[in-house]
Amino acid sequence: MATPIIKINQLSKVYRVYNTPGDRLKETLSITKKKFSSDFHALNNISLVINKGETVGIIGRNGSGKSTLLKILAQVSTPTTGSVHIQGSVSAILELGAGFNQEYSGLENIYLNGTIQGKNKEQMNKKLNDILAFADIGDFINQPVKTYSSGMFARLAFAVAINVEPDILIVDEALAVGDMKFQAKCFRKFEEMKTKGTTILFVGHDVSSIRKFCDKAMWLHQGKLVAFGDTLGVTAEYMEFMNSEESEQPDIKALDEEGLSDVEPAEMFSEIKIDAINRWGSHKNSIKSVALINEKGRSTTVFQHGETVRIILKFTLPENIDLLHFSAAISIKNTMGLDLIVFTTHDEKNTIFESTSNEIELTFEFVNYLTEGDYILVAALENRKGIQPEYYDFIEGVAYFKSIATKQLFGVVHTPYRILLNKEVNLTSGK
Ligand SMILES: Nc1ncnc2c1ncn2[C@@H]1O[C@H](COP(=O)(O)OP(=O)(O)OP(=O)(O)O)[C@@H](O)[C@H]1O
Repeated sequence: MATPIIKINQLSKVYRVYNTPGDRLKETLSITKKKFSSDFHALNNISLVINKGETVGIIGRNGSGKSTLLKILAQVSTPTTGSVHIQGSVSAILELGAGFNQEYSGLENIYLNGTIQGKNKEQMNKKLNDILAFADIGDFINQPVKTYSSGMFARLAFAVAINVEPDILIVDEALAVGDMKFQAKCFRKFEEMKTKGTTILFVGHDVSSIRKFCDKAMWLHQGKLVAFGDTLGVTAEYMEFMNSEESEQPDIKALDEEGLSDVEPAEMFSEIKIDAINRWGSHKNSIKSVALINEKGRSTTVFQHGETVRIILKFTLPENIDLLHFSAAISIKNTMGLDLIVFTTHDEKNTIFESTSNEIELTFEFVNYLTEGDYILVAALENRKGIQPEYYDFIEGVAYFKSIATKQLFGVVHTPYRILLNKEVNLTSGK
């Protein structure tokens, strides 16, 4: 059974913002209590529950409120309204250098931080070797921390934070400054702590690390909670938002019982963009629009591996053409321009065009077996009479999409398959 360890209820953090430093003074001195400031909501009515042992990745653009939330959870900042209930000890790595005395040596700071975490000298003595081994900063440990690089700071802060064995570990930006090797070491440690039941919250700067390590993801935008729940779903929505040109405002809906927001499709059909890589043909502009729809019926540009994809193509039948050999086609290319998959009405011996009106809407439905990556959609109206198609309208880059997967898949496509053991091998040793 899930045990709540962090309960956040209608949490808001409001900063008073002044245009000039003088305004602050004017407001303080005003007899009529005139306001010279405006309120800025860094966090706006956030409610959620994090269970014991969960690993939660926090995503959002710069300034979306991630650090503000973590500061409140680490109790170095207070809510303006709402409440936070935490059942357990918290160890946090917030801004680099926070909680460190610049004049003290690294070693002295280890003990200082231990005291802040409620550990006495004896307890810290026992952990010292592990801390020094993890930080791996050699003789610098005896130097004042003001001489440290940001990477060294991160190593020491992380080494202390994980070795005081907190119930909840909060990591803001420390991971972003470390090198690849250090990050890998930290994530290995995360796994170890996770196995022991530690609850971990970290700001993720790349979605793939969140997918790899987190059970849940939290997406903040302009201080509001856009989505909280299953990592894959939330990060997919976030990537889609970040990749979309019209991404000024995500759909912020009330969260359902599972904590996932129900984002409706904004506009199903996108007009053909002028920034298509290429467009040519004898009847250019016959293709009117395209929509990419996922299994839930939502318009999207991110598909999961194994999900059913529907691509809806709207076009006007070109005039005075050879209808018998007319074909509508889509293809999917990788970013190097190689055709990976091609679907055409001609190859399906489809004669639907003989009796239809001039305005046509076709759906191409298939299962996405593409491995993780970026893909280009091509749409074409063509004459297939000769060996080579002749194009009425050909658009390379009619849309762009991503394929994502829950596990690492190799190759370009990963189709369902079976492995059969034809001859049983006896692996036990004989007498
Ligand atoms: N003391 C403060 N006074 C006024 N505004 C503040 C203060 N601290 C933070 N803010 C504002 O609150 C908003 C949220 O800031 P926060 O640092 O939480 O964002 P973030 O998501 O962590 O951003 P980043 O990814 O850049 O670290 C920002 O617009 C920031 O300018």
